[in-house]
Amino acid sequence: MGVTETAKSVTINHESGSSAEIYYYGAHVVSWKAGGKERLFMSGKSALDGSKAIRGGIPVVFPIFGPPPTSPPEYAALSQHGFARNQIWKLDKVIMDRPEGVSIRFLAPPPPDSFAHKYRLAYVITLSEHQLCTDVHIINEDDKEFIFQTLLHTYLAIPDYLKLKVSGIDKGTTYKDKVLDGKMVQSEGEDIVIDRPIDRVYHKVPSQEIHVDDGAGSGFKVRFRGFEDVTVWNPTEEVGKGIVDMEDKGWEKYICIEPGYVRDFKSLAPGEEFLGQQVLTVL
Ligand SMILES: O=P(O)(O)OC[C@H]1O[C@H](O)[C@H](O)[C@@H](O)[C@@H]1O
Repeated sequence: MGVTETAKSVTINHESGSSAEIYYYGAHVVSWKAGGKERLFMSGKSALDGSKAIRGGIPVVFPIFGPPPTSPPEYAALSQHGFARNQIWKLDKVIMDRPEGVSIRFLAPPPPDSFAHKYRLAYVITLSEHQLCTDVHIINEDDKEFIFQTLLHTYLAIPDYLKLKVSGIDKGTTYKDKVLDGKMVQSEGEDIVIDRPIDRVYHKVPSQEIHVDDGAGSGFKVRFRGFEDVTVWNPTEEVGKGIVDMEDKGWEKYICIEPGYVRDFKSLAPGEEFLGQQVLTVL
């Protein structure tokens, strides 16, 4: 059990032997070990010195997802996936350190000067034997409406992408297929397999639960609430070899399941709070 801080990260340990390491840079979960195994993929070519967003683990995406929109201007000026993953967060509190779980809260610094909005962005990470729970809390502290998108860009480690099966997307769920230039498609409720680049944003997934079967007798359950949408991404070699910080054949070792609120902008009235929760369970 316990919480250990170093200059670059905080590590939480549960009595079962599970652990998680979170960098101050991006409040980025770079490692989650459960059942004696690493459960998150990290690219061996990722920058880890704060010069560039980390490739792997769980990037926190906020206040936009994907390329910037054309307006409003302060959003149009942002870079892909927003600035939260490039900010230095601070450890605010150890919430609990008990057999039921070890839980800590990170707080984001204020936004860049060019993004003049007042909000409080907190991130609560809770570890137990087989579970990692990550909660994004956003409070609008301004006296006017605040809009944002947010998502947890989780890179789940898998042994072989060719054996992977992803299920839980209900039939009839609409998704934006980014591989097909953003075409809107209706899901047939079929399993997703990685036989070509997959980059889909499923809108308002009713089940709020995705099942990842790694084809080797194990896998993950990904549950979410507050977050309503989920992106499923694996670039395969076709797209992956063009990603500069992706290790060679890295795409064979992960699937990104990314719960978020991204189909449009979430709007908060002054004082209103948003909670987006992701619960990862090892199967
Ligand atoms: O390279 P990044 O900015 O980390 O983005 C990586 C990926 O994120 C999401 O999954 C998007 O749907 C993809 O289109 C994008 O390529």
